[in-house]
Amino acid sequence: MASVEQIERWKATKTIGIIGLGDMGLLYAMKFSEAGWKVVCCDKEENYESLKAQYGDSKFQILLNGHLVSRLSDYVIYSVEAENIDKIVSIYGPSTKLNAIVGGQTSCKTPEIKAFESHLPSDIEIITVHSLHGPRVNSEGQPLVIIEHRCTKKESLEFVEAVVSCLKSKKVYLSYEEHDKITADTQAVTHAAFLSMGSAWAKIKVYPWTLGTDKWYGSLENVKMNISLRIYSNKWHVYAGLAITNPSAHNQILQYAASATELFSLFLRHDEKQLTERLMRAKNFVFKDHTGDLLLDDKVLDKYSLAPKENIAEGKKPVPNSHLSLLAIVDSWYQLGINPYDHMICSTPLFRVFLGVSEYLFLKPDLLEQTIKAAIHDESFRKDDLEFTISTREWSSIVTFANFDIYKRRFEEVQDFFKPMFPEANKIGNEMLKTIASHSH
Ligand SMILES: NC(=O)C1=CN([C@@H]2O[C@H](COP(=O)(O)OP(=O)(O)OC[C@H]3O[C@@H](n4cnc5c(N)ncnc54)[C@H](OP(=O)(O)O)[C@@H]3O)[C@@H](O)[C@H]2O)C=CC1
Ligand SMILES: O=C(O)C(=O)Cc1ccc(O)cc1
Repeated sequence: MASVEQIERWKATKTIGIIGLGDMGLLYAMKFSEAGWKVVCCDKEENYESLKAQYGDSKFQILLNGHLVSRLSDYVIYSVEAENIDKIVSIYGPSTKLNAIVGGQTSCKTPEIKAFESHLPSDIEIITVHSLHGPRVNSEGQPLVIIEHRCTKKESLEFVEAVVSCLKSKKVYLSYEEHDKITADTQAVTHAAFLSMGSAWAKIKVYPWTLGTDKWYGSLENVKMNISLRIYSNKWHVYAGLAITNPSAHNQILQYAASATELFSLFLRHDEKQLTERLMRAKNFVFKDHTGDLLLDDKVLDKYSLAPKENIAEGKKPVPNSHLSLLAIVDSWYQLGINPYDHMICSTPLFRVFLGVSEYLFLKPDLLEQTIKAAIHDESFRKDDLEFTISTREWSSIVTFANFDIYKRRFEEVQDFFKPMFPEANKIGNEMLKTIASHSH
């Protein structure tokens, strides 16, 4: 670790560059400049005037383009769409200052590292990062992956660590291959599940929070709705990029769709015995070492409902849900031999919530048994489960065929459907995530 004096010398002499002043680039620019670093940034040239007008009074400086940022900066961070990383690095990479360090914020590191290796001069060190949280989450205590890929000087890593220390995140050191394998297991499949819930509701044109106390009511349902709407209120390219550009993610998403389909066909066949045996095998594999408290306490989640107040009836029990989306994730972890707890050090808030609700469903006494009974004998959720199953397969095909255009179209159709609810959902979702974080162990 660098000494305080050394860090002060760096702050007086070094420049940090950020290419791509979107949500994450802006977060870093603000944090680093507030911490006393000299920060220069750019977005696309056509955004220069408006950004200058908007951030003229900030502590960071806006420059015209990535050439100017690269020429000046001792550490450059590319914070751009994953789909375009190769093209953008090919344009600005050759302008990188002699002996500088370069990294990126894209969510999948294989294409980013390939772009750096292809287009950066050989004197450039490569140390890349990934903050495992969205731009509106407090970075303190969240995992920050640091990948020291091409690094000849000990000082380079110390310098990057000094720069990012103001985020107060938990540093996790990985290779880029390890990073991509873990984020495929965690992020990509979590998003596939919540994207599928949202697109199923949009297909059948139902705002689930409006159905009163009969269906989609209670703590687990609040989590499903809040997280699904949170994802759809974000930018499509973040989710498209991290799933499509990560080859390991394709298989995980495919397995999730296969698990949903196979479990759903057991529901249709009313095969309680096979369904129970299959889920018990999955439960024993995923939760066998579980001891102590659950990650989530459902009581604290009850109040995070999107339903209008008059629809909320204290103590009233809704029809039990078959929770296909949660059964399918535990089944797919089992089928793929993934222990989700191994990935906790490198997890996003949404993954921890997804694991929390799945764990709750499988470990809360009697809940799994009640859910299996509902899945086999109660038809109330058949139509929803059918649409959900179709949606998992649609998302899986789009990702497998690496089709960014169709991804965008599908995502934005659902986004339009839920748009009126985003302000409310984000407010409630933020509060819910804060509560979950403070109750998590
Ligand atoms: N949002 C999140 O929750 C997280 C995102 N990430 C990753 O971080 C990266 C950035 O994401 P995020 O900030 O959310 O996305 P944004 O779309 O908000 O930011 C990307 C920015 O890069 C700009 N850009 C595109 N091309 C260029 C160029 N040639 N020169 C300069 N700027 C350019 C874009 O402009 P324009 O919009 O005009 O195209 C946009 O403003 C992505 O790779 C994402 O996967 C990582 C962690 C969390
Ligand atoms: O928590 C999540 O999974 C999010 O949706 C936010 C997010 C999106 C992309 C990343 O690379 C990291 C975090």
